[in-house]
This record gives sequence, structure tokens and C-alpha cells, in this order.
Amino acid sequence: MRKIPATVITGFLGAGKTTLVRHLMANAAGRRIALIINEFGDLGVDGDLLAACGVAGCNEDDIIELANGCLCCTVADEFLPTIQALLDRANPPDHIVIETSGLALPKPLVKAFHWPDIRSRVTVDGVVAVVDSPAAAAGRFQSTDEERARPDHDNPLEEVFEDQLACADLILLNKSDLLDPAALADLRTGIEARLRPGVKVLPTRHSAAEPLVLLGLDAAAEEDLAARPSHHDAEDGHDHDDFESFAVRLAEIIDPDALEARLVAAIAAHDILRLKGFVAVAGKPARQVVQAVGTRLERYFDRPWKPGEARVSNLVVIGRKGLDRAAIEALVRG
Ligand SMILES: Nc1nc2c(ncn2[C@@H]2O[C@H](COP(=O)(O)OP(=O)(O)OP(=O)(O)O)[C@@H](O)[C@H]2O)c(=O)[nH]1
Repeated sequence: MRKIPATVITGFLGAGKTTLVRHLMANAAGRRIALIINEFGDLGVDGDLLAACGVAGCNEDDIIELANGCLCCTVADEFLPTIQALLDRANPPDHIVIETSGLALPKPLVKAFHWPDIRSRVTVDGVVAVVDSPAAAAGRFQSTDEERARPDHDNPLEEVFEDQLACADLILLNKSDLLDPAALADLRTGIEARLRPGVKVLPTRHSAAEPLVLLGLDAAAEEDLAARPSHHDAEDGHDHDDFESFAVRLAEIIDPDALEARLVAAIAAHDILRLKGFVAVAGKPARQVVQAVGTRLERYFDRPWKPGEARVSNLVVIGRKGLDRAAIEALVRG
């Protein structure tokens, strides 16, 4: 029996994973793709965005959200039953795409494909790591020499980023539009030097890589775990005590430009890694999506509010542990 291929998409918060999934669905060329999505923070923004994206392949039945925590830590309880149910469907998908949360380590998930109940039916076709090129080039995932010299040195951003690269079969240097060619070439050289032989690196804009390249890597990654070292190899899982998230709920917003200015100020003042969600703008029939990665913020209207849907604004804030929630909320509320 042919094993169903599964692609694991990894990459730090805001790198462009959901953008990649949307691109894959829009260019599926008749291939039936089922999506499993897991995100940090309890609002489920990504699944909602994909369900509303209007792409024919993005069928709500084929989008499964695992909202509880982090996929890499809940494989046995959440992931395995989900994938089994997909495989047991009368009409199973041609391909499974798994978007992990930006803080997830890919290796424990890949390991799960070894479980006796599923290993004969599904294989990891490839692990694709999406890199936020401008953030990586700016050293966002690197400790300084001074930090490294400290005995208690521990940089969770660096560890997550390194684990994601070490597990990948293909790297997308995304957001290449935000870097000049020389900086992009430098980043590429630096990253290539850290990869296993044979791992390809592809610069992308808006994660627009050719689906024929992305799907069909034929890596059988679950058979090749030893070649994919992790900072957490000695542990059973890892906890996400290093990061935290909370949601800010607001009433309708009368002045979205002023809200944007407050959000950018809050992000800059509190080192917020990621902020995203939906805003109800007074007088507008559609909901507005807000996406911020660092202080770079994007807004657009995605779909009309549904009849009976509460017109409220909900924003998820994600950062390193120790965020000053009260101060951030005060800044956002203005
Ligand atoms: N300029 C630019 N922006 C991009 C590119 N790719 C994605 N973005 C933007 O980056 C933001 C985050 O993109 P997502 O696809 O949601 O990132 P993600 O990795 O799914 O984020 P999390 O699920 O929160 O980890 C959005 O505002 C995107 O429009 C790119 O190539 N260039």
C-alpha cells in the first residue's frame, strides 16, 4: 500500500508558514490536501484565516486545528488520533500538510510518524523550514558573544531556530523582498554552512515556492532522525515556559490608524515577538486582520462579519516569558 505523504512546515513565529499553506492550497492542482494546524496562543487565528481565504482547496472539513498547546508536546494525545482519523476516512487525502506553531520543535513530531499504528500508512515526505530572512539577518535568532559567554546562557529563540533548521529537508528564505541581494546572499551562505548535505535553500517572497518542489521531497524523514539533531534530544518533550501569550479583547475600533500606532508602540516597548488577530472597525462590514511580526504590521479586510457574529476585536500577543500584560493592555487600549 502506498504511504500517504505528509509535509511538516516549521519556522519561527511570523516567518510565513500560513502564507505558505495558503499558497499550497491555491496551487494544489487537483491534489486533495488535508491540513493540520497548531498554533501558540488560544485564539486559532491561522485556521480562521485559512477557512476565510476563499481558495477552493481550503475546505473547512479538511482543516483540522489542534488548539491545545504545542503539537510537539501533545503528539500522543492529540496528533496521533487526528492523523489516524484522517487516514481512516473513506476518502483519505492525497497529501497531509502540518503547520506547526512557530515555537514548536519539529523533531518530536517527525518522531511520532514512527508509531506502529501509523508508520505503515503515512510517511514524512519532507520538513520545510520557513525562515524570516530579515529577522535572521538582523541576528534575531542569535546570541551575542557576550550573551554566549555567560554561564547561565540560554536563548530559547536561538534553540528553536537551530532545531528547525537542523530538522529541515528544504529551507525557504522567505521575505526576500525585505533584504537587499547582498544581505540575502550572506544569510544564505551562513545558513547553508549549518545544514546537512543535500538540504536545499530557496529564497521566496510570500512563501511562493513551487508546490512540485515542496511536495514530493520523498525524504522519509522519520527514518532519518539521527541526522537531525535537536537541543532537546535528551528530553522527552520540552515545555514552553520560555514563551507566553495572551489575548486582548476590544470593542469596535473607531480609528484603526490610531490603534495601529498604539500596537506598534506596545510592540516596540515590550519586545513582543508576534501579534495577530481580528479587529472590528466601526462602520465596516468586513473584519480587519492585523498581523504584526516585530514592529512590521500589516492590516487588511478578509471577510464580511457573519450574521449574528459578535463584532469584537481580538488580538493575540506572543513574547518571551515575563511580558507585562497590564502595561501592554493599557498601551493597546489607549
Ligand atoms: N514583506 C513580506 N511579508 C511577508 C512575506 N511572507 C509573509 N509575510 C507577512 O508576514 C506576516 C506573517 O505571515 P504568516 O504566514 O502569518 O506567518 P506564520 O509563520 O504563519 O506566523 P505564526 O503562525 O504566527 O507563527 C503576514 O503579515 C504576512 O503577510 C514576504 O515574503 N514578504
